[in-house]
Amino acid sequence: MEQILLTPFIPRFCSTFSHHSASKPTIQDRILLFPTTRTIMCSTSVGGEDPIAQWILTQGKTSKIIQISPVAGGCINHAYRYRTDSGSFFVKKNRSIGTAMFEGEALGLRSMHSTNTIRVPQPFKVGELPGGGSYIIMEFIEFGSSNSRDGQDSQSVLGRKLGDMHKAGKSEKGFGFAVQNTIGSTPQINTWCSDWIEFYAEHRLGYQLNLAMENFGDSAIYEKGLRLTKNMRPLFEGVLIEPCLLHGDLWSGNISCDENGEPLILDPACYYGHNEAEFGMSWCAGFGTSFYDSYFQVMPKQVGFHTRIGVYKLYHYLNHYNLFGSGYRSSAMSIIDDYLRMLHV
Ligand SMILES: Nc1ncnc2c1ncn2[C@@H]1O[C@H](COP(=O)(O)OP(=O)(O)OP(=O)(O)O)[C@@H](O)[C@H]1O
Repeated sequence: MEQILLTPFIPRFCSTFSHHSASKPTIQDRILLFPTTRTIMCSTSVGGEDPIAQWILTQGKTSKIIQISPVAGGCINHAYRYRTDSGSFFVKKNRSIGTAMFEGEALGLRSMHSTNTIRVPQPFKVGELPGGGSYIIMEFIEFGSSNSRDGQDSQSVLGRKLGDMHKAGKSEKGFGFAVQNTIGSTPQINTWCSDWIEFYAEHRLGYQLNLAMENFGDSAIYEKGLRLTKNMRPLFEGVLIEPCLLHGDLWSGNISCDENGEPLILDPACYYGHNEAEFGMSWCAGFGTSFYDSYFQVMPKQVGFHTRIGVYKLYHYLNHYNLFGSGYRSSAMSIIDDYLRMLHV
């Protein structure tokens, strides 16, 4: 019979443990708890209905879950570390939405992973939670410090590896992605399109402008923004635009280092797009000169890069406006106004 280790401080939602079967060990029997003030328990229920524990203990090639503890940092989902007798798994759960969001994340992670360039967590499983909601199980990565990389400039390594990913991640279907996903919690439409400017105008800026109209009745930003989308083609003249795999939400909260100091990117909103669109969140990323120098050695800088960057930031400013409110409106509006003046429209 499997031994169950319980300390006197059993969290109330773990009371099902005292009813375990004396004969055949259940999934719960194989979860050992070491409660600390930081340890919490997942929603295991009698009868082995916790699909996360079930997957870990069957497909995950482990025999015991030792501890489940929350991981701080995200806003949208609840994140956990599942420690087992053969390593850890990283799990995110969302009680209120179906599997589509995590399926989008998993496909993004898988696509980036398959470029064999920059490190990303490997996704293992997406599924539904009993009682509603969804979860994703992925590789747990122990974070480290960029100093552990033998003095090499971590920004420079990040820039090169990101460039490598953009170069390797090609699309035969044009601009878009195989599934719709989310940017923050806003839907991101990825319907394939052969023309980048059309794609970006409709599915990125246009979508956010419509939302601003719906959310705030903001006809000023809506009308001026649409004027920009209809007239922005000159900004791209003479530029070679090939679809390449983008992380899609590259800011400092989604960039880290593993134990060896290797750069790591997380929590993507992937699609195939113009590589320069990757820098739309650069106002929150802290990329320095060595980052850009290395990146441009792999993906050469094209004429007008600095003139176009505002168009790419605009998408994310509009998304922040839609998600977090009026604090971001003036940044979005001033980008639009600057372009309308520059383009004389
Ligand atoms: N594979 C992983 N291994 C270990 N820790 C991770 C892993 N992925 C993410 N983390 C950590 O968990 C935290 C939460 O994850 P994440 O940011 O993906 O959550 P989220 O709620 O989906 O995100 P957000 O609200 O930022 O969109 C991150 O800040 C990071 O510190």
